[in-house]
Amino acid sequence: METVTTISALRQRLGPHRRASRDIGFVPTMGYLHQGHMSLVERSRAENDVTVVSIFVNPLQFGKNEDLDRYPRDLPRDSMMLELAGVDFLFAPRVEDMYPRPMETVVDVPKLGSELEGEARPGHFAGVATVVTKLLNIVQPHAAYFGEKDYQQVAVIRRMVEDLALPVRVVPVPTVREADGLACSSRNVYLSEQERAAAVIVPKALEEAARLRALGFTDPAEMERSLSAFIAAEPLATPEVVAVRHPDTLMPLSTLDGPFLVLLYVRVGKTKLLDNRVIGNAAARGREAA
Ligand SMILES: Nc1ncnc2c1ncn2[C@@H]1O[C@H](COP(=O)(O)OP(=O)(O)OP(=O)(O)O)[C@@H](O)[C@H]1O
Ligand SMILES: CC(C)(CO)[C@@H](O)C(=O)[O-]
Ligand code: BAL
Repeated sequence: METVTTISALRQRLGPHRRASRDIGFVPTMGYLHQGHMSLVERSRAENDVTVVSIFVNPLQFGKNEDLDRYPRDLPRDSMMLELAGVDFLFAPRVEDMYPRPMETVVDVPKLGSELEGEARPGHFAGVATVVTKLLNIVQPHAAYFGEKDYQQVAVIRRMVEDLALPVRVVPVPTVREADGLACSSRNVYLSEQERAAAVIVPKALEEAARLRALGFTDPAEMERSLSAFIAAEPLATPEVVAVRHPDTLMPLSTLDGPFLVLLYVRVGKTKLLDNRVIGNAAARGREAA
């Protein structure tokens, strides 16, 4: 594996692969890697000749009072994991490599990006869309891999790629979970032992949604109220977003008689955890990874 830190060096190193018509797969990350990230890497390696992984904690997508400064980082460990996994290139730019001047240009998907997690984190999805556009322009991959744990992020990126006719295939990858069901996430490291035990309320609430639907719940507002109460019964957990939406458009639904998305953004202590599940759709249920 070769580690590259500048845009020009990466372009130069990828040139021969592009000229040889090799398929390039790209996995953008913010590092502090876990099994979720590694499943994106495995998928990219299975589908492409060359895999590029980026590690960049993007300041544009963090609000003023968020955790940019304390976001977990461990480049030597990440680098070893990627090397062992057979990754070809690690792109690990510094902030000044990515943004030599303050960015004037913004890519925004304002409607999709301003609700749900976007309402709780104003400006977040514009920061994501802007950096992902820039990374896609730098790497110019055939396919880019994103985790379904960040469901709204996938929706925003798909829409952006469609609207701007970006020449890349967006591949969503199922959520990888810990043994007790908690979705793997770099921010899980913030949780104290007590909070880690409490965090299981998040995947349990997704199970509860499936149970309530099987019991005959079809009113979205009633489902949201019940799930909020279910989560709030855990003293260390505060539900920030509990939303039942259309799985493709993310629009509110009038009834739950077809497939629906349950999207959760839950604070446990000071840590915000994201999770989701599509219910009522055999194909989507089958997509959940172990
Ligand atoms: N559990 C998971 N399963 C599959 N993909 C995941 C998982 N967690 C993260 N990803 C994906 O990995 C990519 C990089 O994500 P990122 O580096 O932000 O990790 P993260 O664990 O989501 O971090 P955070 O705790 O900051 O949300 C994203 O496409 C994200 O959706
Ligand atoms: C896609 C991404 C790498 C952009 O910074 C980030 O939002 C993430 O890690 O999900
Ligand atoms: N996993 C999405 C990146 C973020 O929370 O900023």
